[in-house]
Amino acid sequence: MSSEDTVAALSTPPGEGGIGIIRISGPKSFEIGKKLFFSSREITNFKNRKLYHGYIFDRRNNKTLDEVLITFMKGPYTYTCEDIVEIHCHGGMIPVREILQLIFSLGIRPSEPGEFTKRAFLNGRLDLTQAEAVMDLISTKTQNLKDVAMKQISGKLKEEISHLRTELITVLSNLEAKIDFPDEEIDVEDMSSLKERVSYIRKSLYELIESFNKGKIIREGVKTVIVGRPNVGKSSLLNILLGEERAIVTEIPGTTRDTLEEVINLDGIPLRIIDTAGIRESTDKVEQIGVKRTRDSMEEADIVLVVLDSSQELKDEDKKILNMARDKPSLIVLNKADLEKEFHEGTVNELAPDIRKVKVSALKKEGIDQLEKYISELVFGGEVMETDEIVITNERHYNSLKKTDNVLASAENGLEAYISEDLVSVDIKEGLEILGEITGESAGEDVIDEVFNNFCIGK
Ligand SMILES: Nc1nc2c(c(=O)[nH]1)N(C=O)[C@@H](CNc1ccc(C(=O)N[C@@H](CCC(=O)O)C(=O)O)cc1)CN2
Ligand SMILES: Nc1nc2c(ncn2[C@@H]2O[C@H](COP(=O)(O)OP(=O)(O)OP(=O)(O)O)[C@@H](O)[C@H]2O)c(=O)[nH]1
Ligand SMILES: [K+]
Repeated sequence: MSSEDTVAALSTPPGEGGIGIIRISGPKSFEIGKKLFFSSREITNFKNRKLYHGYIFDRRNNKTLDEVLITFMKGPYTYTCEDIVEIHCHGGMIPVREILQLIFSLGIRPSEPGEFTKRAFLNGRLDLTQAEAVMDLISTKTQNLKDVAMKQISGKLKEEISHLRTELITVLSNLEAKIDFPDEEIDVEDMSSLKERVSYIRKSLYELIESFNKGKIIREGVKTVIVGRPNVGKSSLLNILLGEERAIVTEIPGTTRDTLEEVINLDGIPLRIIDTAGIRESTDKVEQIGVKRTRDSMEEADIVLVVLDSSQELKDEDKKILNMARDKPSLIVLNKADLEKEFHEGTVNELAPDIRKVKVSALKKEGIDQLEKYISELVFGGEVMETDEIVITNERHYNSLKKTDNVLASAENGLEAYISEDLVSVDIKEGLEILGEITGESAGEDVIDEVFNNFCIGK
């Protein structure tokens, strides 16, 4: 791909829509735009970013293709940093296709997926973290990931990485001064103060790395299983959690194609509910199998909702399930709270003293808000998202941060042990390099392609 050429694509979703926006970016875009467009009034000079009304006209067969609005945006102050023309046409398959074909007939090529944003990156307007956030912003189905993406687009993560790199460069230049002028009286920091600096950098790295626990949940969701012996109300509870008022999220990246998995959006957290509906055998003989299956599904889970029927005595099977849940982040859902209680809460407290209990009635839809609040707290440990907090949600960033921390651990040891400046500076340089892969400053073509290949056409 070269930015010498001019590209075009539909930037709105294909199909039937109020309007469709075709973007043309590159040096020939203005020339092409002017060739296609016929204004409804006399225009001597198109003003920058003004929206003009008129028609797209195909000179090859003297046909008016569509009535449109058009705008000319002069680079470098545009999305791609290049000259851009946007044609706002009618959003139907045929008008869009006709106009695009006309554009392509004039020597413009279709843009690759993500190419507009890739051009913005190559021209230095966005770094990789910002470009990746644009992708998240478009593709996410949950509020939390969208909020993180907006922060990232604004450059929060980019700035943090750049800050850490600056710190590393300070350490490196001190080491290099020591290497270059070993015998001279120069003003360089001693090894222990450099070690302090590296420790400080690692502290910041640690926070970023830790934030991925949350970030992974924000992106991929939490595997949740609802367990309990037959008839306690698992299906009823699932149905309520799936309630129509909540958007059902599908196609979360990384979601295994498990047909029994449903994803619901709970306060911006995707809960991937693994339905244990399979554990529905009810004869005595298969109770054993039921317990085993429950154990298996629990193993996969990030969190467990144990449902008990509080209108009945606690049964052996309940106790077994409770026992298994002790090793997992869990909640105990005391269902059927609308019925007369036959149930010994004290026993539950003894069996599972550390697990929070919540009384609900799946039938009467009572206690569900409380349950949802507890689920959020269980998932995020009661933390709320701070507005200025940086959350790493991207596995690529996470892996690079971990690698950086590894080499800096080695640098820190080296500084501690007063080993040669040379060896330490090799680590520091490597750290700089890896951090640069996150922002793209030192990312190879393969990394860059990998990032943009996931984009959609027209972005
Ligand atoms: N019609 C339309 N709507 C759109 C976009 C677009 O390209 N076209 N966007 C894109 O997909 C998004 C908006 N993002 C944009 C980001 C930067 C610039 C831009 O021109 N930036 C320049 C100048 C900023 C300024 O005026 O100060 C720059 O950063 O240099 C434009 C759009 C969403 N809406
Ligand atoms: N009174 C009352 N009945 C409930 C409540 N929740 C569920 N039930 C009833 O309990 C019965 C079993 O509910 P389900 O949701 O099918 O229970 P389950 O745990 O999925 O059952 P299995 O599929 O057999 O494992 C149904 O008749 C429900 O209507 C509740 O909160 N109160
Ligand atoms: K059921």
